[in-house]
Amino acid sequence: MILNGKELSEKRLAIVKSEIEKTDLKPCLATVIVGEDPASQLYVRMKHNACGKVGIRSVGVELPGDSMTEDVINAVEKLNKDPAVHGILVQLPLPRGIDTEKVIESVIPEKDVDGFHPLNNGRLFSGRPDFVPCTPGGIMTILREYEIDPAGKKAVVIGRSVDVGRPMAALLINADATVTVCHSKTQNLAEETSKADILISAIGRARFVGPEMVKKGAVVIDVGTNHDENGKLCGDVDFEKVEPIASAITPVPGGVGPMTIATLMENTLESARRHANL
Ligand SMILES: Nc1nc2c(c(=O)[nH]1)N[C@@H](CN(C=O)c1ccc(C(=O)N[C@@H](CCC(=O)O)C(=O)O)cc1)CN2
Repeated sequence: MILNGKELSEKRLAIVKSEIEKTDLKPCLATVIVGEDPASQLYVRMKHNACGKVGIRSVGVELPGDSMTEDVINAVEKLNKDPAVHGILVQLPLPRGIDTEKVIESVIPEKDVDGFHPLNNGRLFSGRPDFVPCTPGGIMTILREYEIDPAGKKAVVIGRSVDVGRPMAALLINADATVTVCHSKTQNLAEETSKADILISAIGRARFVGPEMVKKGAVVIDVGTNHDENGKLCGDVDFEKVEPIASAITPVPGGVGPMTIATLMENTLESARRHANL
């Protein structure tokens, strides 16, 4: 079965739109982008487009690539103070030289719709999640909507990044899965991944996960957005070879990526609701 993130994201966006139409809410998302990385520009554009589709106002702050950490923090602080702005996100990665952690910590947790602030991280890891990072949050929505219950299953996450691997592991633990996190120092990676009932790859290496790494009947979730040697967009998973042995699998494009954006819209609506005490 193909887990169709594109279709599901459209369904979720339609719900956000109709929820907004039912209220007087005027949700607003602010994005901050530093420099001219084409992928980051594309993702920010996609976020503004999604806002337009669902009726969320969006404002974009663009800073030059040679900005200092303090310049980015100053921009974030202005948005923190603006009562019309409900969600703030700083597009990652930031150019080298900028202290990403300091910037993330400068977003007030109430507007942290990316769920990256240490307070929101701590809440997630203590089993009381608030704003959850959009990619892992979107993956949990895929699992829920396709009635794949992680409880009691063995889940393996490849990658321990702060924005995907770690929060993904925490969400799966909260959903009662038995979770293993693999990374660059993991020994016998294929031995670990082949035990997974749910395998989530977030390492950013084109078609790295082959059929020898996947148990028959596993659910395979591909977070990778890579380009192969011919410049073709592809995931971490060798889709053609793994799809026949998986019970369910997300494609790239059209899997996890669109759900990242849909979850961001949901988080922004939720923030606006709280602001209005709804
Ligand atoms: N502040 C943040 N920065 C980054 C995040 C994030 O959640 N918050 N995640 C990623 C990038 N990202 C969103 O920002 C993102 C990546 C991919 C997609 C997506 O829909 N991809 C499409 C393919 C698009 C293409 O043609 O390249 C797909 O998979 O179908 C959405 C969002 C890092 N930075």
